[in-house]
Amino acid sequence: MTLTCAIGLMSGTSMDGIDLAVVTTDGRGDVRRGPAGFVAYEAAFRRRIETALGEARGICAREERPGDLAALEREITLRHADAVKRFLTEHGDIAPQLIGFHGQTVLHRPEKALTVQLGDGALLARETGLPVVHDMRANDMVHGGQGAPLVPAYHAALAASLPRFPMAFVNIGGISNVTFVPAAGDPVAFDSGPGNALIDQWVSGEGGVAFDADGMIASEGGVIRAVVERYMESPFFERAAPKSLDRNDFTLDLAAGLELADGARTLAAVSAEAILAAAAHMPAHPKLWIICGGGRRNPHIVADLRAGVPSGVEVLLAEDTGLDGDAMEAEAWAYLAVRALNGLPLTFPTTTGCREPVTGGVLSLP
Ligand SMILES: Nc1ncnc2c1ncn2[C@@H]1O[C@H](COP(=O)(O)OP(=O)(O)OP(=O)(O)O)[C@@H](O)[C@H]1O
Ligand SMILES: CC(=O)N[C@H]1[C@@H]2OC[C@@H](O2)[C@@H](O)[C@@H]1O[C@H](C)C(=O)O
Repeated sequence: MTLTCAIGLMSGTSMDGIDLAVVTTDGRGDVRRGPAGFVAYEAAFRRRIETALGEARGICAREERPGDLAALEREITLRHADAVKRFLTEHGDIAPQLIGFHGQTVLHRPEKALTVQLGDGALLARETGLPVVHDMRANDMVHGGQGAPLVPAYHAALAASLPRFPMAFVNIGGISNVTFVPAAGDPVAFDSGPGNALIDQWVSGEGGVAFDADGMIASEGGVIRAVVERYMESPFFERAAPKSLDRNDFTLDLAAGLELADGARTLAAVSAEAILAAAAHMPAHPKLWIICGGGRRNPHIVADLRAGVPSGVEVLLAEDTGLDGDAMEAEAWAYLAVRALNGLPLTFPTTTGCREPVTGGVLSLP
């Protein structure tokens, strides 16, 4: 099968910047990971996206771009184009044939089959001179799926070279999502709850910093169990998969009144507990958890996870298994773009609830 070299671009729900990663693949089991990079959004741009999330709430049809959204979509796309150009200058030996472009999610309403990612694939193709696959969530929703998570197909491909089945990948981004990979058969996946988004909002509002770097703020505080329990009373955690979340589905209301450090520590505990609760919706308890995403840098989340799994179960950071926990989503978007190009399914009934395995994405040529 032909190999395609693709660059994946991910601007996730944490809104911290653009992850880039190169994957050369046949879109099936042959996955060769290349270099990765990151371009941070400055604080003012992050605030502009946050404001846009509010404006996006009124969207009823996915092509609507009220308020600042049209201008922001163009700006986001041009920033991605710049990021690609700079990355390719730094990595002169890479000759990509394709871009997989996620864009910035500003609204996700699976119950209305509505998901909106800001990102103009045609403009990115023109700016970079490369074919672009974008809008990879929409077709899943047309086929009855949640439109998220999409990373599981990539997790399953990576799992083939890892030692212990069944295993679970956990991506602790703004929202967390989990993928259960059995020794044989399709992966089982779903969004598991708040990841870093609540912690980021808390320390930004109460402490004026973008995130709780290395959990330093939380280290000064303690877990307020009653608050964790109130978060965990949300019916979301009882709901069987498939399920997916909008960034604003969980709010800070339940943490109101806490001290800064106690809030940061308590919300880290919520993040871990939400992931542990996900095991109840998997076919079996995984023997190995592989932690990816920025939240793996918060030692409190990781310690709570390690303390909460049954004995004999291992919790490893992506790097402990030879993977890159920061680049994984961008890698996934490269991999998925190649799958889309080859007409292969991106999602499965067990990952998003789509009626049958479906491909997706829109191809824009330069
Ligand atoms: N050193 C660190 N210590 C603690 N937390 C960190 C650290 N570095 C990053 N983070 C957290 O990780 C977040 C970014 O994570 P990541 O890039 O995985 O999210 P994302 O891809 O935007 O989200 P999603 O997966 O939901 O789309 C930051 O907003 C911050 O909360
Ligand atoms: C609609 C949307 O952008 N969802 C994101 C978000 O961030 C994490 C979680 O919620 C996940 O389901 C998804 O992203 C990952 C990359 C995915 O689709 O697999």
